[in-house]
Amino acid sequence: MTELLTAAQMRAIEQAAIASGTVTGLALMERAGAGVVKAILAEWPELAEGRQASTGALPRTPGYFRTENAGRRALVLCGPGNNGGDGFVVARLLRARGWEVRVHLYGDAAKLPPNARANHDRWRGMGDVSRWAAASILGQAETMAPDVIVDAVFGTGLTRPLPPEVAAVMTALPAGRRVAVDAPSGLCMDSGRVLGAAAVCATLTVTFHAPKLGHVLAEGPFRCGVLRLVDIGLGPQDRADRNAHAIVRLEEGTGQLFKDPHAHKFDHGHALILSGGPGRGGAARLSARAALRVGAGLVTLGCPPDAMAENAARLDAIMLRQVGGEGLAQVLADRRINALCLGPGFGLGALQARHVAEALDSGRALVLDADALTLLARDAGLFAMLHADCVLTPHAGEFTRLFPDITARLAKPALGGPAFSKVDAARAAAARAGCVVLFKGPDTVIAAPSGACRINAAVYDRAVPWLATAGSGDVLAGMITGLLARDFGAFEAACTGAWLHVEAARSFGPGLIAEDLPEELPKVFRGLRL
Ligand SMILES: NC(=O)C1=CN([C@@H]2O[C@H](COP(=O)(O)OP(=O)(O)OC[C@H]3O[C@@H](n4cnc5c(N)ncnc54)[C@H](O)[C@@H]3O)[C@@H](O)[C@H]2O)[C@@H](O)CC1
Ligand SMILES: [K+]
Repeated sequence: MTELLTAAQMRAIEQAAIASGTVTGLALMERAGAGVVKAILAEWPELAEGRQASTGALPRTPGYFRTENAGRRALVLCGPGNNGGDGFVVARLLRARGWEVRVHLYGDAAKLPPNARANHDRWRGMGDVSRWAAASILGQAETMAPDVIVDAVFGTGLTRPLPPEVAAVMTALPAGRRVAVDAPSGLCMDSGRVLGAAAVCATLTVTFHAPKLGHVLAEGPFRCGVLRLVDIGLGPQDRADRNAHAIVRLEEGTGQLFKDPHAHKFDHGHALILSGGPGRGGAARLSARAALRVGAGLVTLGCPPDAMAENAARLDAIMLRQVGGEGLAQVLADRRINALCLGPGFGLGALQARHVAEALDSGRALVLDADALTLLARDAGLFAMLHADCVLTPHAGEFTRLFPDITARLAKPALGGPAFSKVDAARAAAARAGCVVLFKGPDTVIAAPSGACRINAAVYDRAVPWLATAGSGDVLAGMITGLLARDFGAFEAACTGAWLHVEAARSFGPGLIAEDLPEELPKVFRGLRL
């Protein structure tokens, strides 16, 4: 499972590898720069065309290779840290391929960290380094018409907004192939948020060893363009000494979806989905259908007496029970009902609040979505009843209602790194609620009170914009409820449900409506060879 690293974790891994003597910082930088060049040529194979120049001491006459090569040109923008060091490696390796390369440095060469300085000096044996001047860089970007512009200004070490003279360049780069080394400069790699107001919009971002949180959260995917990962030989980590809950993973895979071929339907649990009144049952029916398709043995829809006829006409495999003013006690007397879902199309009245209280009081595994989240936000007493087997599934608006102070921290302009992130927000919410919180979005974050955290990233190749459709959240709530009925723990149910939800959408493709999602699950399961 892919681990997502913070900038500090990446630094620690690098330092541990160097301290162990298995690799030098200079070797890592060389591999990083070489990886960037390889990724550029893989992304745009047409750039590989042209005559190869020999390596070694090359004349420093600008434009020397202009007539020698296929006319490939790169503008490399380097910064004051090791990201800039990677940039000097890229410049050298492109030049060695016969490219014309122009390099600009933001900062003072004498103050570069040692490895970056060493690569600066090696590059100086091949070409010039111009001092940073916004007008001349932008002018050169126009007149030179580079095939590639390399952003090696700031990487994981960015701690504050881009200086104005850097922002002036990075936000005005011409369209074309803009390659970010490790990170688009201006982006906080712990949060995916832009520090201040300016960051590069790259077409290709090449990162090293493992993706960072900022590559998948918030604005990260939109700023990175295509994301490529380069192995720089740091190897698998020994994480024994690290707090497992500090690690954020990308959600991927099947969890415990397999079913025992000898099992009975009652072995797969019984989910109860509560519905709203007449004419409002569609949302709960979607949830119920998803719970059944994801493999709950039995699913019952509970609805008010006046909605019985409507639901009876619409349901077959899903059972129907009347749940009215008499409360939930009678239904829950059936101990086989082991997972509940309240919220989709539910209603916001006193009776619904009472049903939420009864459901919480029953101690059953529980998904609270939509209207149930609004009821929780209105009533501190209800909120206080949340327990470890609950899953809250708020979208951004519901999250704000439930945790206004946490949203306020997230909404505050990010001026310093590491900026408060959606991961921080979901973790804080889960700790306060004492249950699992699934904070929706293209970067869905699932957090448990323990600090355990995963991101279900529907970005890059996994983007599913057509999932933003009415009723899709009701289906997600139902999938999670069905998995709870199948005895998944709350955290695993939320993670696996979120993953399947995106997989179903990807499998169906454009044109998807919420009804299609549960019906697509069998195909997803077949693909998983369940
Ligand atoms: N960690 C690793 O294992 C590796 C890191 N490498 C590269 O090293 C980079 C990290 O290097 P650094 O930690 O030196 O960080 P950066 O090169 O990203 O930037 C750090 C420098 O910029 C300054 N700075 C930060 N924000 C600033 C701002 N807004 N305005 C002006 N100055 C600012 C800092 O004081 C520091 O001097 C990575 O992104 C990657 O490109 C690679 O060489 C490969 C290996
Ligand atoms: K960069």
